[in-house]
Amino acid sequence: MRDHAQEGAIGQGDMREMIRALGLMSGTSMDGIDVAMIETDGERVVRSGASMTFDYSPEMRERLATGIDQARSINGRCERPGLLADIERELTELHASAVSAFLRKSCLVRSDIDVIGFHGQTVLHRPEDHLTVQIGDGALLAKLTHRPVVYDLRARDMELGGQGAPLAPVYHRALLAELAPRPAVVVNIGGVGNVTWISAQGDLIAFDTGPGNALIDDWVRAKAGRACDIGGALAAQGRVDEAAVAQFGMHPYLELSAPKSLDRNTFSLDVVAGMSIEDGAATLTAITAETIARARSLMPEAPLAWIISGGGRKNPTLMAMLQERLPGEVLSAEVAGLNGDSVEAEAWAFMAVRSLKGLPITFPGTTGVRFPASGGVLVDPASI
Ligand SMILES: Nc1ncnc2c1ncn2[C@@H]1O[C@H](COP(=O)(O)OP(=O)(O)OP(=O)(O)O)[C@@H](O)[C@H]1O
Ligand SMILES: CC(=O)N[C@H]1[C@@H]2OC[C@@H](O2)[C@@H](O)[C@@H]1O[C@H](C)C(=O)O
Repeated sequence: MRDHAQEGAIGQGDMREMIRALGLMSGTSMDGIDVAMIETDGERVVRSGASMTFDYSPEMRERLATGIDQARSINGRCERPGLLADIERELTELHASAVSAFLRKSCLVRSDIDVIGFHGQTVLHRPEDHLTVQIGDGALLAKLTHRPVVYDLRARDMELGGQGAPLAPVYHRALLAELAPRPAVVVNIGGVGNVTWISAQGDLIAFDTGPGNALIDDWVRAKAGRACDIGGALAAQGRVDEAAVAQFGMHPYLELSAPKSLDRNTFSLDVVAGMSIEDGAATLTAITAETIARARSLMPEAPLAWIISGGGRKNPTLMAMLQERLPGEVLSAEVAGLNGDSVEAEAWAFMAVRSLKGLPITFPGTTGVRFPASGGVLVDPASI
């Protein structure tokens, strides 16, 4: 367990009804479960509470990788081929354990939480077929935690013509309303990279940029059995193959206009085949930076600041490559006043509250949904 130890207040309290929400995120890096608590009325984040990450065991990471592999055959979002149903149950039980541990370590009790926002684990994302699958059993989680759970937040967006991702932009906007001059961009570098551009008026443009850390992780795992390129040390020792970066840049996804979104496995390691581990890491890191920099061309106005969240901000080699390529100020989330480890978990807490209130969570500019739309499925433990 990693305690993010960054408890603090965001914004000022007011008299509107405040809901204490817990967000649970298991991202495309499959490194663990992020848990974060916020207090919000669904418009403003009045208080951000504790946040922690509960790392998956190597065995669980393997199970999730197997699940993603077996999910390739899915044609309908309720299908659970092979071991997927078992993996879904195990994943849900691990989330329930993470909630218990979070409460214990934060000196909270169940009744301190009004609602849980549950992302689950994406095992398949094929927006071109209107298919996105997150495993995670909301009813089981509600039963195990005895709290109301809002889950499956991507489905309705997709039914209404959206990409089903990214969803965090509505939360990025709420955060930056208090913190940064705009236009500004939040860049999330998890397994996949994604950006949220926020205009001075609060208009949103969001999309996935390309690979985040997933290809780098896959490369160092395949070459050296390591989980990631810690501190970007391998990339720092390597030489960027500019021809390979340019070749990668011709991928059709990068030519698409926004909104657009990616599956974790859209891209492959073919581009670095045959390279040394250091050169491959350097080249993949440059590809992540370059694809994020290309996102600027889809923004109507240059941002004043690029705020980097997600695990990629802990890679100084990647951060230096971003500094070289991005026009404007490049800040890590913490410098901008955010907790870069918990933004996404907080976002799921925020969206659970907006879902309870019927407020929109996605917009034509963020996912391509036909109109601003709410989403999510609520399970009340009393009804089980
Ligand atoms: N110290 C570090 N040095 C280099 N890379 C790091 C470091 N810490 C984390 N990372 C990278 O960040 C990744 C985890 O990022 P994060 O937790 O934001 O992903 P996620 O939430 O799973 O992703 P997503 O946003 O795609 O859902 C790790 O897999 C690793 O590649
Ligand atoms: C389908 C899916 O799970 N997509 C993730 C993934 O990870 C990053 C990027 O691709 C983003 O589109 C999304 O997650 C973030 C949290 C989002 O929806 O905002």
